[in-house]
Amino acid sequence: MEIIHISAECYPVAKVGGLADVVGALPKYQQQNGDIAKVVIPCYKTRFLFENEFELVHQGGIWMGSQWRHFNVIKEKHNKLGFDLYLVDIPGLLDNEQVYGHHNDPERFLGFQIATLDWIRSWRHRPDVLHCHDHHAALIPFMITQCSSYARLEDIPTVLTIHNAQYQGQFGWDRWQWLPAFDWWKSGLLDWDHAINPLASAIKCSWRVTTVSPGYLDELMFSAAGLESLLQGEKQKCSGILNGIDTEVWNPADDEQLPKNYTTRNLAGGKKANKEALCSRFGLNPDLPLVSFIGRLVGEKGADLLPGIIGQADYETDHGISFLVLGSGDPYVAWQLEELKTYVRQPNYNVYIGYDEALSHCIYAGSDFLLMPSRVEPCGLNQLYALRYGTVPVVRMAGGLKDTVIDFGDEGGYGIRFMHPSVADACHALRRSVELFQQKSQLGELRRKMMKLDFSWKKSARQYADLYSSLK
Ligand SMILES: Nc1ncnc2c1ncn2[C@@H]1O[C@H](COP(=O)(O)OP(=O)(O)O[C@H]2O[C@H](CO)[C@@H](O)[C@H](O)[C@H]2O)[C@@H](O)[C@H]1O
Repeated sequence: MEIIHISAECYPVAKVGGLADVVGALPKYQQQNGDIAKVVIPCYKTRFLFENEFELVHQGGIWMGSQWRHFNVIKEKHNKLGFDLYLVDIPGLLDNEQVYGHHNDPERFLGFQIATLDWIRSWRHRPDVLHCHDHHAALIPFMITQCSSYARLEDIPTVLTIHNAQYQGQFGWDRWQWLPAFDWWKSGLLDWDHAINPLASAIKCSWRVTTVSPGYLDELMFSAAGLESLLQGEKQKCSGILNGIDTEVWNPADDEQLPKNYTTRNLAGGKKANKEALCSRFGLNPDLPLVSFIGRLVGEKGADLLPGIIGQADYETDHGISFLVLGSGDPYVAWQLEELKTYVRQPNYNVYIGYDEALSHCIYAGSDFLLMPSRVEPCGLNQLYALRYGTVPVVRMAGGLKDTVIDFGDEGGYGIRFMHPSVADACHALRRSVELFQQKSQLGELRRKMMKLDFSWKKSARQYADLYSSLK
C-alpha cells in the first residue's frame, strides 16, 4: 500500500510542535510494516535543506487566481528519515525559514496543496491513500473531488487527521479565486460560518477523519472551536487513534543530547547525573523536586497559568520545590515568566524563552516531574516523552492526557492527574508531587514502571493500517 502524508511540518526538517514529531515518525513505522509511506511538505529554508542532498523530481506551474507560480518538487537523496521525503518549493511563496506566522499563510498553504496535487496528477500510477494532516493540507479532499483539473485523482481515498481543531485555516470568500475551478453550487463544501474553512471542508469531504486520541474525539463533540455540530453530523466516519512516539529518537539509553545515558538498570544514578547537569546550567538546587514545563506558550497549554502556579507553589512549600520552563509563544506570557524571576529566584526557578530541541531532551531526562496544565490537549507527546525518561507527568485531565496518564493513586497508575486548568488544582497536584518526591522507594518504583510502558508507534501504526484497508 502506498500512503502519501501531506503536512506543514515533519521532524527533523521543519518542526514547530507535535505535528512534526508525528509526521516524522509514523511513516517510518509504516515503511517497517511493509507499506510505502511518502511525506510531502513545503520547502522552507531550514537547516535540513542546506545540510542534506536533494534531487529534482518534478517541475511545474500553477495558477492561483490570476497569478502564475512556478514550482519544483525535490526529494531527499539518501532516505535519511527512513521514508521518501519530498519538498515542494514555490519561490516567492514558501521559501522562508519560519513555518507559520506570515501574513499570507492561507495563500502559502493553498499554493502548497495545489502544487502537490499537480505533481501527483502527473504520476503514471496512483497512490492508495492521501493522508492529510491538519488544515494546511485540508483542502485536498475538496479539490480532488470537486475541481475538474484533478478528476484523475478523484477516487483516491483521503484521510484527515486532526492534530488540533483550534486552528482551522479560515480565509474570506473574497479569495475563492485562488482555488482551482469548481462548480459554484458545491461551495457549501468549503464553507463554514461564512468563510472558506479548510478544516471544516476536509471533515465534510474526506473519506475518514481521525483525531490523535480517542479522548479528544469525545471532547470535540462538545468543544471544537465552532465545529461541534459538523463533527457530530460526521461522527460515523471519525475515530480516535492515539499518537505514538519515535522510540529511536526518544531513548534515554542512547540519546546523544544527554550528559548521561541510562536505562531501568542504572536509573537512579542516570537521573541524578542528568538532574545535576541541568540544575547546574540553570542555577537550581538539585536537592529539591524539579518540576518542568516544555511547550508553546499559549492558552491551550495553560502557559498563562504558570506564573501563578509557580509563585503559589513556591510560597506554599516554603521554597521547597524548583521549576524550569522552556517555551516560546505569547510574548506577554514570556515577559511574565521572565518577570517572575524577581519574585521566585534561583535556586527555585529559571526560564529559557526560545525553542531548543537539545535542551528539551535534557529537561525530560533531568526533571523529576513534567507539568502540563493544558486546557486543550489533543494527544500530547510531552507526557509520553516524560514517561519514557522516567519523569512523572503531572497533567490536567484533558483529551489525550486523560487517555495516557493514570494517577499513581489508582490501580496500575504512574502519573499525577488534576481536574481543572486552575492554579488551585495544579498546586494541589504539586503538593502531591512533593510528597511523592520524599518517598524515594515509591518514586523509584514508579520511574521503573513508567520507563517500561510501551507508547511506541507499533500499535497505532497498525490501527492506521486497518483504517486504510477499510477504504479499499
Ligand atoms: N520551546 C521548545 N523547545 C523545544 N522543544 C519544544 C518546545 N516547545 C515544544 N517543544 C516540543 O514540541 C513538541 C510538542 O508536542 P505537543 O504534543 O505538545 O504538540 P503541539 O501542541 O504542538 O501539537 C498538536 O499535535 C500533537 C501531535 O498530534 C498533539 O500531541 C498535541 O496534543 C497537539 O496540540 C514536543 O516534542 C516538545 O518537546
